[in-house]
Amino acid sequence: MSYQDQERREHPRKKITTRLLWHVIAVSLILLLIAVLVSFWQTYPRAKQDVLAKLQADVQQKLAFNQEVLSGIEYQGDVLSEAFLKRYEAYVGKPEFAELFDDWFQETSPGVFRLQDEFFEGTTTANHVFRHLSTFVGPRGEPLDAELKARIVISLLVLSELAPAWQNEVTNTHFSMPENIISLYSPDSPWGSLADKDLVITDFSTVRSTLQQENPQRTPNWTGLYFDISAGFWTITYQQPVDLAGQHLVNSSFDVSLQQMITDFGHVDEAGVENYLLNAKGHLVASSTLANGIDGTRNTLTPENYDDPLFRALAARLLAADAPIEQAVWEDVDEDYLILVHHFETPNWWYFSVYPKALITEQALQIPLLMAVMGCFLVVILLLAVAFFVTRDVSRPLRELANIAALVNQKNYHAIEQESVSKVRSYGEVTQVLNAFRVMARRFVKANEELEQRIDERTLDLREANQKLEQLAHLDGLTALRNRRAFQKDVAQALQDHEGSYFFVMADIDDFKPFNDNYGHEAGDQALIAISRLFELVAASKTYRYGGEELAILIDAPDAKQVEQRLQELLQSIEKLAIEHLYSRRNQPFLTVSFGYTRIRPGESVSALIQRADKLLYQAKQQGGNCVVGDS
Ligand SMILES: Nc1nc2c(ncn2[C@@H]2O[C@H](COP(=O)(O)OP(=O)(O)OP(=O)(O)O)[C@@H](O)[C@H]2O)c(=O)[nH]1
Repeated sequence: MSYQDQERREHPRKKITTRLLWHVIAVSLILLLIAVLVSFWQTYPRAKQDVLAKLQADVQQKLAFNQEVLSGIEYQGDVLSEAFLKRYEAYVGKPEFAELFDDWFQETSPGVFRLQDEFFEGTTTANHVFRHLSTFVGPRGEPLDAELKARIVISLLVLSELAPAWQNEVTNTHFSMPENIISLYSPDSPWGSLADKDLVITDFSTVRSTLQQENPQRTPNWTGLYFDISAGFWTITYQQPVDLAGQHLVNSSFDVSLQQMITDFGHVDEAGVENYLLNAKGHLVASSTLANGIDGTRNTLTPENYDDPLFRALAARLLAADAPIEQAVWEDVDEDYLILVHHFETPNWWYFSVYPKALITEQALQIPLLMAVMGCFLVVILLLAVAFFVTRDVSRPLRELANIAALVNQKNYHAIEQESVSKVRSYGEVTQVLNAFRVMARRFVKANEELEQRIDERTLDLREANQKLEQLAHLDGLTALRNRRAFQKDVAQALQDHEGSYFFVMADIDDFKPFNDNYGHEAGDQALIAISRLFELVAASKTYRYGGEELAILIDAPDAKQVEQRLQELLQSIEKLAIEHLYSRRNQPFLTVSFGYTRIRPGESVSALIQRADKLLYQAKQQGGNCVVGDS
C-alpha cells in the first residue's frame, strides 16, 4: 500500500471527532437560528407595542406639563383682560388720565410718543411703583385723544400691578392696541423706547390677527413659532382681544419664550428619535430638529419657508385631515419612521413623535440577540463537552482499536496481549470489540504456541525418521549390513583419503547355490544373516552386502598382516558356526566363506579396486575356498 493510500485510509479515522463536532455545530446553529427567528417573530410586535406605550407615556407627560403652563398663560390673559376692562370702565373719560399721559410721555419724533425711561429703570408716581415698563405710540391715522391716552395709561397701571407676578412664566406682558400702540412690561429691555419710529405693529401677523376684520370671532390665539429678534430667542405669543361695546380696545398678550418648551418638546430620550410640534395652521412650534441650526431671522416656520421634508409631510397630512385628529399612529408617512400623533388641546397644537422603525427592530432584536449570544455560549460549552466525551469515549478507544488492528496486521499478537491492560477507558460496543480483539489475540498466541510446539515435535520426529530413512537407505534389508550404496560412498571416501591405511576385502559364501537348492532359500537367508553378524565383529571394519551372497569389507589397518589375522579369525568363527552343508563341493560338511583382500591405493578407481579384489577372491575359490588370499 502506498503512503498516500495509507494516509487516505487513516484520514477519516483522524477526523471523526472533528466531523462529529461540525455536525453538532451545524445542528446547534440551525436550532439556534430557528429559536432566534421565532423569538424575533414573537418579540417584534411586543417591542413595537412597548415603544408606542413608552412614547405615549413620554408625550403625555410633556403635554400635561406644558398644557398646564399654557393654560396658566391663557388664564393670565383672562385676568389681565378683566383687570383692564374694570379699570377702563371705571376711569375712562376722567381727565386726570390724559394729564398723566402728558406727564409720562414725550414726543420723540413727530406723532411718535414713548414712555419716559425712568418707567423702565424704576420710578414712583401717582401712588404706583413703575419698573420695566416701556410704551411705543407709533404713527397712526387716528388722533391721540383723551380716550386713547387714558387707555394707554390704564394699560401701564394694569401692567405695573399684574405683570411682575408673571415674570417667571412669560418673557413679557403687554397690551397692544389697534392704533399702533404697545405697552410692555419687559425686564429684559425697554422695547417701546427702542422700537423704530416708523414701526407699524399692526403690520405684523401677530397683532393683525387680533383686528376685528381679521378675527371676527374675537378668539384668543397663539401665534406660531417666530424668532423674537429683539429678545434673541424663539417665541410664541398669546393674544386675547379685549373689546367693549364693539370697540377693540387692547389685546392682552404675553410673549412666551419657547426655550424651555422647545427643550421639553425637543428633548428625546433616544438617539434617532425626533419630534415636531405644529399648530393648527401647520406652522412649526417646536422640534428636536431645530437644534440642527435654523435661520433665526425668519419670522414663523411654515412648510413654505422651512425646508424639512418630514415637517412638510406632517403639515400636509395634518391640514388635509377631514376630522380633527386626537391621537393616531401613522406608519405610512415615511417608510423609515413610525409617527405617533397627539393633540395638544389648549393651544390646539399637534405633537408628532417620529420614531425610526429601525430602532423598534433593534429593540425587538435585543432578546433574540441575547438568546443568540447565550445560545452560542451554550453551543461552545456543548461542543467542549462533546469533544471531551467523544475524544475520551470514541476517538481514543477507536485509536486503540486501530492500533490493535495494525498489530493484528503485523501478526504481533504478543503486543496485543500486552495492550490488554488498556490505557483508555471504553464503553459498550467499543469495549466488546476491544475485548474480542484481545480474546482473539490471546487465542492466536496460544494456538501459535501450540502450533510451534507441534511443529517442533513433528520436526524432531521427521528428523528421526529421516535419520532412520538415511540409515535404511544405506542398510541391507535382510542382513542389516550396509548396502551397495553405502559401499560406493565409503569406498569413494577411502579412495580419497591419502592419510589413512585401508584394505578392501571381497568375500563370497562357498557353494551357496547347492545350499539354497537343498536346504531352501529361507535357510539360505538365515545362514546369510548369521554369517553377516560375524563379519560385523571384525575390528576397525565396515561390512557391506555387495550383492547376493557376496560381502565386502573395508578394514582400517596399518598393514596386510593385521588384515590377514582378522580375516583368519573371522574364517574360524564361521567354521565354528558349523552351518551344515552336506552338499558342498569343498571337503567340509559346513558352510564356509572365501576371502580376497587388497590394500586400497588412494586415487585409484573403484572398478580397479574391485577387479583386483575379485581376482584375489577368485584365487581363493580356486584354492578350494574357505581361505584368505591377499596381494601384499
Ligand atoms: N538364500 C539365498 N540365496 C541367495 C541369496 N543371494 C544369492 N543367493 C544364491 O547364491 C547362489 C550363488 O550361486 P553361484 O553364483 O552359482 O555360486 P556357488 O554356488 O556359491 O558357487 P561358488 O561361488 O563357486 O562357491 C545362487 O543360488 C543364489 O540363488 C540370498 O539372499 N539368499
